[in-house]
Amino acid sequence: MESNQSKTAFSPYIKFPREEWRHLRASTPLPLNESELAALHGINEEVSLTEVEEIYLPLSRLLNLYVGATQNLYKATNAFLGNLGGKVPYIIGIAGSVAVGKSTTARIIQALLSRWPNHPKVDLVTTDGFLYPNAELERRGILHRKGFPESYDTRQLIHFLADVKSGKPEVVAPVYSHLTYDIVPTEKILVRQPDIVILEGLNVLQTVKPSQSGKKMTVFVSDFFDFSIYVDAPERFIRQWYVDRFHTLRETAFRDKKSYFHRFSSLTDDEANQIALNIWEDINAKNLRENILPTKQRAQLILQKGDHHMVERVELRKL
Ligand SMILES: Nc1ncnc2c1ncn2[C@@H]1O[C@H](COP(=O)(O)OP(=O)(O)OP(=O)(O)O)[C@@H](O)[C@H]1O
Ligand SMILES: CC(C)(CO)[C@@H](O)C(=O)NCCC(=O)O
Repeated sequence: MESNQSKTAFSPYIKFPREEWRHLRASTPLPLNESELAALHGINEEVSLTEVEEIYLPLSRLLNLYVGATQNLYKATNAFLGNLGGKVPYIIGIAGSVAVGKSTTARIIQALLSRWPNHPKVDLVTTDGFLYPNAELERRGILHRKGFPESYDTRQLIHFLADVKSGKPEVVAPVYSHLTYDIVPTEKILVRQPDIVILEGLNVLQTVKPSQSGKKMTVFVSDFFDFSIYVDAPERFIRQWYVDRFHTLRETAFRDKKSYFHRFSSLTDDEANQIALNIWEDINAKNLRENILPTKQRAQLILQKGDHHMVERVELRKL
């Protein structure tokens, strides 16, 4: 009785098992060939063409309809006001744990959305760039808390989004390097009135004020989103993906003398395994449980992954 009741309990989401979701692609043509897809591959695993066809194409069709509807709404407002305001990008937020596949998801969606004629220019920004530089994190004694809410300059992120949403011709975003493990002061991303901006990061659906100033935050990052996605998977899979990626990086990027983790390139497999598991447990899993997972229900769409990054279920918020 108990379990039946919880199954029928109210949920703000419509839940689509993979089998149902894949039919929602309707007649959307497959716009990527194998070589274009190769450019999207993550660091150590391959995104399958089936996954793109069955999961990400229906998603791009849905997003295309939503973006089109919003563009029409702007046209209606402009017609009413009798003037043509500046171009205002549609903003999509993508949230989820470290190593769950946010940036891979973001890059697939970017590639698919940029093939639609009414929104060809799609920019991708990651909130990594809004982390405080290592020197500042050290000054605050929180270098071991990278990725936690207090490690981001949320005020700067909100200013960035406000500028993008106000239609400024050029807005600058800072850049983070996973190689040097720090902000790169000499690099910038320029956002020049694209049709869509995808903002990807652990913290994009968070609402808690990270500073110690005691002042309540009244504007949240997600206030600027037109749509939001949470990428989820059971923690045991995400941990494995984190460890797998750590091993791959050890054989590739960590070999570079400029890499912050260069010292890890000479470890044995077992030692590397242990270090990756320790970092996962002490930092990333804690952050997932305390600060990221609690934001899941704020997303408009949830991609629920299983083993091998296969999306098993898609949940869409009823409007
Ligand atoms: N759809 C997918 N199919 C196969 N492998 C994937 C997929 N998405 C991600 N991966 C792999 O999972 C790992 C993590 O992916 P990714 O770097 O995109 O995660 P992330 O959430 O952006 O991580 P971080 O927050 O640390 O930047 C990578 O090794 C990537 O190759
Ligand atoms: C930069 C973040 C916070 C998010 O991408 C993450 O990749 C990170 O560096 N976390 C800190 C612990 C670690 O090195 O995995």
